[in-house]
Amino acid sequence: MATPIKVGLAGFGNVGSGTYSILKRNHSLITQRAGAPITVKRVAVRNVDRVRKLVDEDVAVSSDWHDLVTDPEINVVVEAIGGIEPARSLILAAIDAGKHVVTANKALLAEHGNEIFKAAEEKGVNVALEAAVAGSIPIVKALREGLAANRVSSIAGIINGTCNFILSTMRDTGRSFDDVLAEAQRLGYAEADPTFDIEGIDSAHKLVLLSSIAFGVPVNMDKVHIEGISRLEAKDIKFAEELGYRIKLLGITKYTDYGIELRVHPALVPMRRLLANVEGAMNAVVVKGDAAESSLYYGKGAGSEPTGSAVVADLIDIARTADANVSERPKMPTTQHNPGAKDFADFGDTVCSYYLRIPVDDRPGVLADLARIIADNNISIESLIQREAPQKEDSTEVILMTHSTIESLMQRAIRTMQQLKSVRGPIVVLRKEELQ
Ligand SMILES: NC(=O)c1ccc[n+]([C@@H]2O[C@H](COP(=O)([O-])OP(=O)(O)OC[C@H]3O[C@@H](n4cnc5c(N)ncnc54)[C@H](O)[C@@H]3O)[C@@H](O)[C@H]2O)c1
Ligand SMILES: N[C@@H](CCO)C(=O)O
Ligand code: NA
Repeated sequence: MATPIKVGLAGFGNVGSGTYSILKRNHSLITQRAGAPITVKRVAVRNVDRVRKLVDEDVAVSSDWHDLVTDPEINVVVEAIGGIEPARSLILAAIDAGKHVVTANKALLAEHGNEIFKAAEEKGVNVALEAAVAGSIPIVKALREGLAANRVSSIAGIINGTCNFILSTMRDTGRSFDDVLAEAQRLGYAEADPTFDIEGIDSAHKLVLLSSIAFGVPVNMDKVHIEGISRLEAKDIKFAEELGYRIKLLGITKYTDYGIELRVHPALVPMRRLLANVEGAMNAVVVKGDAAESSLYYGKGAGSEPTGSAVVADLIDIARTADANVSERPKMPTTQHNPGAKDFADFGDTVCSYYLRIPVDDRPGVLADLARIIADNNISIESLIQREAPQKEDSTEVILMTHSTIESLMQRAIRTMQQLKSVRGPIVVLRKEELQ
């Protein structure tokens, strides 16, 4: 038997309004699929007057989120406010009142997920998070249900629409970083603080949730190596293209012999890979499992209705399973604990191949010095290309691509190269991800 759902909706911005429109437009279809009606009973927002005009008359609108928690008829709270407080207090209060929670708030879950999931488990309610990771793409469902037979070995994804939009629009149009970022903000993709997007923090939030779901480990932001796209130079995007690669901001988690890797950084992806051809604000996630092997999930990771689509899917799941025994419901990330799970890896142990751009003096012996340092660190060179640097006749740039090696060895080699007199400026370091 399905349970009729009365929703208390916190926030009526991009995600809250998208959720509301879908529930209204597809009401009969959703009722049929859920087995019971799902209706919004109350909305809590900052700007009550604006939202009052946007919702039906029978929906109560107030500025106090406590109203959602104290209303005994509300059985699910949708948190679409964002940020840490009061979102955390609202979610914990809703759980305490025995209400299920649906949230799009990856920042909150990545920082406070262990506390929230534990509280929900103790109370026997759900905290559903499909909208928090890769928006419309049902990646949480795919990992928990569709791929439940697998030992997942790696997940690599483009999980920030804003960065992918910036990287592909800059490449295609030559427009400036700031101009394209402003457009992403106008389109509702960017976070309230866009540094979360461009510095890789939003990708890291989603990555720790994916890793937690796939490997049954607690969420732990401290273990993620994070680099964003703000320092990426146009010339590296161009050189990468010439070498047959696209630069994408990737979130990567791997289950390895040396622990669970968690890293977010710009990466060179071979152009022949599907992931290299994911453009604009689209997201895509590649999952490798021992049985299914490689599978790819692609779709809109941001935007009002695409994100609302995931919120409503979670509401439908809750309507179908609210009456079921807790053990019959999908497990929450940290409660599907894998007792044998490895610890998190040290970033220095990561195995990668590299792209280095090294500004050097244009004179004999320089390339030999670089090659010697690389060899002394047991790293093997895949290719070494010298570039013209027309503005300074006595200088040039070397693009050095390596085979797989260990991050700490690479960092040691870079430190040594950086000390050479013939190296004229900072060495640019990017990682390659072959995704085989
Ligand atoms: N925008 C997207 O495409 C997208 C996609 C996935 C996840 N998310 C996440 O969804 C959440 C919401 O994002 P958004 O883009 O809809 O934000 P938004 O700024 O468009 O909307 C926020 C809403 O919350 C309300 N609000 C803020 N503080 C409040 C408070 N104290 N009490 C009551 N209401 C309050 C505001 O009035 C507004 O209606 C964030 O966690 C974000 O990371 C957004
Ligand atoms: N700011 C996020 C929103 C979706 O989580 C993005 O650009 O992908
Ligand atoms: Na999703």
